[in-house]
Amino acid sequence: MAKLFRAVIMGPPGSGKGTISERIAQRFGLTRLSSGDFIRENIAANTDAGVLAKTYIERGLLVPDHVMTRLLLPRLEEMTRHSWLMDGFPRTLAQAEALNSTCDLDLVISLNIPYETLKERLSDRWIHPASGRVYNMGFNPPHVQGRDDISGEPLIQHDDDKPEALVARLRHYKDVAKPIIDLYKSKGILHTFSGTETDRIWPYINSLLSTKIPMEGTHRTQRPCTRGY
Ligand SMILES: Nc1nc2c(ncn2[C@@H]2O[C@H](COP(=O)(O)OP(=O)(O)OP(=O)(O)O)[C@@H](O)[C@H]2O)c(=O)[nH]1
Ligand SMILES: Nc1ccn([C@@H]2O[C@H](COP(=O)(O)O)[C@@H](O)[C@H]2O)c(=O)n1
Repeated sequence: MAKLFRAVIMGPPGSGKGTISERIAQRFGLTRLSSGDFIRENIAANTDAGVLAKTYIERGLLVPDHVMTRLLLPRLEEMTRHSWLMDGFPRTLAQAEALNSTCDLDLVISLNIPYETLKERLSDRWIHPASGRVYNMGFNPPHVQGRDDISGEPLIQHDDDKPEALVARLRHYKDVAKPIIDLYKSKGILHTFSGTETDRIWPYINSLLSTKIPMEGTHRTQRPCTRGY
């Protein structure tokens, strides 16, 4: 069985996690796991967890750790034979510790993007709510302004993408992310990338992953994700 590879991508709001994780998934054939997409699926399916999560998201709050953990870790159990990249989880130290008790991570990508760049990107971000597909008027505009390329449905902007909301979101991210970054740094698996343009950061991420993600045929035992919570 080919060696499995599991990674997490972290960064402040608007840093390009979704954009870069899509590129990684396509380039390396990893399964992209988006905690946000998974929450949206549960909200659309009106599950208990989805209904509960929605009450927090509507207020611009992080979904509580126990709800996120209950949502995601059983999903990871289904992925024991797959290599994956997780976007959006963990977002707190408790989530990182729950993940750590369940899966061995091979690598963590941390994006370090300046505040002004985040502000500019988020002010130009448009989202198709049902799918989570993301556009940017300056970077990757939709074919038809205001419309999702696939469904043709209207695009929206999140209230918390507005500049006045970003300062608080960024401060909160820095507070909750620091212990997670310290944890992964102490484990020797953290790789930080700084810059203002995804297209300039991408070659470095691509180069790193090309050395870390095994080619088909190499073998290593891998502790599968188990119900450690
Ligand atoms: N101008 C510009 N926009 C970019 C670049 N990279 C990504 N974007 C856009 O910036 C916005 C944020 O990118 P995302 O990939 O959604 O960032 P994220 O880290 O997943 O954001 P959150 O979901 O808020 O955590 C989107 O509209 C992207 O299309 C870039 O290099 N330049
Ligand atoms: N660990 C997490 C992940 C996500 N959320 C909430 O979901 C929203 C959408 O997530 P995206 O990754 O698609 O931005 C996010 O804004 C949070 O409200 C969370 O609480 N905890």
